[in-house]
Amino acid sequence: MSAVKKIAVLTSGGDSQGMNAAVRAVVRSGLYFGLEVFGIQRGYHGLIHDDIFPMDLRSVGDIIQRGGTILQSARCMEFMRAEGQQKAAEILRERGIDGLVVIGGDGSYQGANKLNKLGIRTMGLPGTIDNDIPYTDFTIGFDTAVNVVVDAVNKLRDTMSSHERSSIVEVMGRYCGDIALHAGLASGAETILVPEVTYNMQEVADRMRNNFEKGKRHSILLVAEGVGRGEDIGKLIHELCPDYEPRVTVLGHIQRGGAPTPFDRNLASRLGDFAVRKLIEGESGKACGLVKGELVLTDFDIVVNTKKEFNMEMYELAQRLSQ
Ligand SMILES: Nc1ncnc2c1ncn2[C@@H]1O[C@H](COP(=O)(O)OP(=O)(O)O)[C@@H](O)[C@H]1O
Ligand SMILES: O=P(O)(O)OC[C@H]1O[C@](O)(COP(=O)(O)O)[C@@H](O)[C@@H]1O
Ligand SMILES: [Mg+2]
Repeated sequence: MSAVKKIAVLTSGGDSQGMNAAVRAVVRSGLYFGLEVFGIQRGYHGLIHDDIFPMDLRSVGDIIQRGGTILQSARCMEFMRAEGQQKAAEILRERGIDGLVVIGGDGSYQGANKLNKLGIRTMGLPGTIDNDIPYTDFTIGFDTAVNVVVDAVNKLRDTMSSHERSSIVEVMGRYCGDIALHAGLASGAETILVPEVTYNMQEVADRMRNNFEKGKRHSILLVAEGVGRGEDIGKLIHELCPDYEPRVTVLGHIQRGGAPTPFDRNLASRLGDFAVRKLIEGESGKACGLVKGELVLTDFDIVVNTKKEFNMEMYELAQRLSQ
């Protein structure tokens, strides 16, 4: 006997590659297990404005390979307030929707937790490129974003080497340094600046310049946006070493686009199906994650009050290997 009969799915916050694969998994698994499944357009904004429609098997065809989200996404200020959250819960009740899957990042989880406390059975899937959600090793979209960064750094290396220049590459991640860390190790960046690790600007500048004295033909510095703007870091380095002028590239929203990698598609598919099965079993108020290869559920209350641990071992390895 299923604890839910009608479920809905929405995507919220910054979109991420693989959100479509997650929507597909929720819809197809829900229908497979005999539930009615609804899509909510534009995240919490669409929920508050009753922009809700039934989804069938074909409505999620041809999307597993696409970036973005067919449900579209939004950052909704109205939902930040208690009245907005109550309105959302009432709309779901009026429609007889007894289960909700929220695909989004840490902010979306805060909202999902509030809906859950208003009596709506809610599950969260980690959809964000930032990888800033604890109790899952990876978020949906992170792997694709890292691939985008590595591809860009490969291209920058070509031209930087020809001119014996150095490059500063600013990447996303909000307050989390994971995109910079993983892309930095994978692309052999000489310096990685992340908000989780303090640094001395003079040492950074010396390290960048010394790379050329050591015989390198280029030098790459990856800076997570949580540290500051690449442009400002570039100016500071130039002030400290006037004979030296790095070029700055801001990758921006390119990191959120493109076809999701197989890793992100499979992560999204597994988590989407898991969320549906757990709703059917009567679970609620939980975030779905993948930890050491195992699917896990963790209370929203714990997830939203925990900061994701930074992988210092990996950071030190990147430093050792980029000498
Ligand atoms: N503390 C909160 N309480 C209720 N809803 C929230 C809260 N924080 C964020 N939200 C909702 O979730 C949406 C997405 O959050 P945001 O932080 O922008 O993106 P993400 O979920 O990707 O981290 C917000 O626009 C808002 O509607
Ligand atoms: O798309 P916007 O509104 O410009 O926001 C940019 C922010 O969104 C992100 O790309 C994704 O963040 P969220 O998943 O928390 O929404 C961040 O890395 C970045 O800081
Ligand atoms: Mg976020």
